[in-house]
Amino acid sequence: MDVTIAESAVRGTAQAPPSKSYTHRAILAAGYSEGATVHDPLVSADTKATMRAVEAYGGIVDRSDESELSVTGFAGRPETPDDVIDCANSGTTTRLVTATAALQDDLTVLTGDDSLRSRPQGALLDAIEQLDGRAESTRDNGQAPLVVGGGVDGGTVSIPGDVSSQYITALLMAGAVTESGIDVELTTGLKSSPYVDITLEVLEAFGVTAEETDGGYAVAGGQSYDPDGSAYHVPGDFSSMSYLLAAGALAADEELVVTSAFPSAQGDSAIVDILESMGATLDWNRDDGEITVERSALDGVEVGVEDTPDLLPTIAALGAAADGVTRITDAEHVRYKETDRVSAMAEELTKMGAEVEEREEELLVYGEETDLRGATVDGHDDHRIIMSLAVAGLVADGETTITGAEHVDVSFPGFFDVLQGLGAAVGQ
Ligand SMILES: O=C(O)C1=C[C@@H](OP(=O)(O)O)[C@@H](O)[C@H](O)C1
Ligand SMILES: C=C(OP(=O)(O)O)C(=O)O
Repeated sequence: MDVTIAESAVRGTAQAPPSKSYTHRAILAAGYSEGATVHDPLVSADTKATMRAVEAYGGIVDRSDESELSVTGFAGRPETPDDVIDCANSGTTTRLVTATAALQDDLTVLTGDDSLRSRPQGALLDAIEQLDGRAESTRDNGQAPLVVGGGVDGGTVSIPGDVSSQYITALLMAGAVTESGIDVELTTGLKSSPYVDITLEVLEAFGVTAEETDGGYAVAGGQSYDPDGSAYHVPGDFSSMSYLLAAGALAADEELVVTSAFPSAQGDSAIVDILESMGATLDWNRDDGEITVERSALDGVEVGVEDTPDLLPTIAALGAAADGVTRITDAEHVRYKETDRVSAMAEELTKMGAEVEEREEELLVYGEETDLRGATVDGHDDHRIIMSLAVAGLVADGETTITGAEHVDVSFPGFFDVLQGLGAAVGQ
């Protein structure tokens, strides 16, 4: 599906969608439990993949009320799936469920779409083998399809932390229901570490204890998932908010207010500081969960995305509309996402007239050399690329056409309706 965006102003109030990361974890944690209700979940293409996985292991996810998923769990003992598990486009599902599969004596086959089958899983497979499980890539290239099983009952693993923090999350979530628990020793520094903080927060809410250690993380075995009060509430998603806030900072003709913005462990709430350091007029009322932003003249910024890889496309789009240089550093792991987002943003912003320089670990956007103009751009079948290009389209001269725009359903179903509701000239 192509979507067009013409240069236009935005204003008004938009509610942030629920957090994808918290929803994945809450659904799987509910699966590991006897049962739990997940309130305000994100129901999107990616989180549906996690629901399918919980059902494949013998859980039931009642979706009749999308504001409240009632999950009957498999109580720490996953059944043998009847079929392969289709993780679609979701890296989180693939990684987290790979560790669930390792608990089973029998084998699970996990696969997904073209993008998913090109993403790195090797270090997680290796970790499962260190735990005497069976974990193979059918093509022997460290990528899905994966075949995983072997009845892992705990132990110690060494694993790099610079490819994906989701490996750590996966091992901690599964480790709690093993016999002896799992000690994770990191062989490199950890990238995307706030996502492990999210995991620890959700585990705690489900009555599971895991902790950071000197060299990594550890979870004791023999624990039961048991949510406090049998219900879990998902907070708003700051990665999704980043597009709305960026739209406001670039194109609001009156205030733009984003609601459901309560503080949580999400590293991507850094978008607030990043916008402020670019010169945006912004106010975050943490008690009311409201962020108000006004159109502001933005300056370039230097920002490391070690902890916040999903913000790179948003920052790049902001940089293209700002004055001066925007330098996004520590970005190597951003190349392992749904697409290589460093390259994808460089390629597509260039089509819109931006001066961009791609380095191995960095993306530089020369705002002062840039005159954004509408163009036909490729969304790379990647939700974050699509939403960031839409934001750039609001301030580009003329009309921007984004191809494959339906993929926003991975994390922000209805994104273009929300943008249109704020006054943007969107053609769907
Ligand atoms: O655990 C999670 O929910 C996520 C972790 C991050 O991935 P990496 O840890 O692979 O960087 C992030 O990019 C992804 O969107 C969601
Ligand atoms: C990288 C992302 O998610 P995942 O790893 O779950 O595919 C994302 O949402 O940007």
